[in-house]
Amino acid sequence: MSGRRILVTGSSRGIGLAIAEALAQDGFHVVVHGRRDATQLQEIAERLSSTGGSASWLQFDIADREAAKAALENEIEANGAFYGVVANAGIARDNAFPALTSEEWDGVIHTNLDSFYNVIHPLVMPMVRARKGGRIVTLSSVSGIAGNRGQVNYSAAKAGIIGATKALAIELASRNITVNCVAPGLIETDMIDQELLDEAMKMIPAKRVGKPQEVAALVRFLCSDAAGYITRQVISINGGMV
Ligand SMILES: NC(=O)c1ccc[n+]([C@@H]2O[C@H](COP(=O)([O-])OP(=O)(O)OC[C@H]3O[C@@H](n4cnc5c(N)ncnc54)[C@H](O)[C@@H]3O)[C@@H](O)[C@H]2O)c1
Ligand SMILES: CC(C)C1=CC=C(C(=O)O)[C@@H](O)[C@H]1O
Repeated sequence: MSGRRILVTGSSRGIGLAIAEALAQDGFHVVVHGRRDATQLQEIAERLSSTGGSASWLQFDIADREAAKAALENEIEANGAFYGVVANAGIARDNAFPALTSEEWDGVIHTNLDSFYNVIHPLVMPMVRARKGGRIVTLSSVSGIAGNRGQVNYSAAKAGIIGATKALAIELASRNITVNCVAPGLIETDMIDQELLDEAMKMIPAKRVGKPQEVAALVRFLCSDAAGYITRQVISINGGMV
């Protein structure tokens, strides 16, 4: 397997899938990733490969530290260091804070914040040792920047991602590995339901939700050679919300 390999976590659907499609068009070998449906991941990788790109797939739960470490170390042993990772996978479990259960708190923190360590830590030293530079892009949210009603767990995790991204960017800057965070507002995916859409529309100056492809275009740029001097940044894409 040759060329630059980029892992896109949570690329079975939504924003992650759009990112995987865009990076494959740019000539990266994309490692498609998800938690459950191996057949679906294989189909996506085959589709990307048969439409001029190059792709393979990996399956593991990003909240499971040991599973992530084992899967990523095996992949690196077989195919070498990654050039980059887009840490996209995430979940929301919304509830007003007084009603928020410990499962809703833990689930969101483990999946959205602990996964920063679980996924990125096994990748970093092989990237450094490869001495080829690299790209790390994380996904936060307008909720991580401004906070959002009913999302105390989600806002906490997404704010944590911003701090972790900025700190890691400082550590890796001299290695030509850029580390940036993309913070979308409301994007039209399976994560969003109609009730949320109606309520949210009042807060969006652009008066529309974003498209996964619009987020993918930003990530694609951050992964390109042209973005080599952009690091430690949080870039919002939210129709003017904050
Ligand atoms: N949709 C939005 O409005 C919006 C806004 C801001 C930020 N985001 C963030 O963007 C990212 C993608 O969101 P989306 O709307 O495309 O979500 P989505 O629900 O459509 O897709 C999420 C993906 O993550 C994967 N995933 C979830 N939990 C996982 C786990 N434990 N292990 C492995 N894979 C797991 C799913 O399989 C899926 O592929 C998330 O981090 C989300 O928080 C989304
Ligand atoms: C502020 C509100 C419209 C909103 C922003 C971001 C989200 C996300 O998934 O990151 C949504 O859940 C939504 O609450």
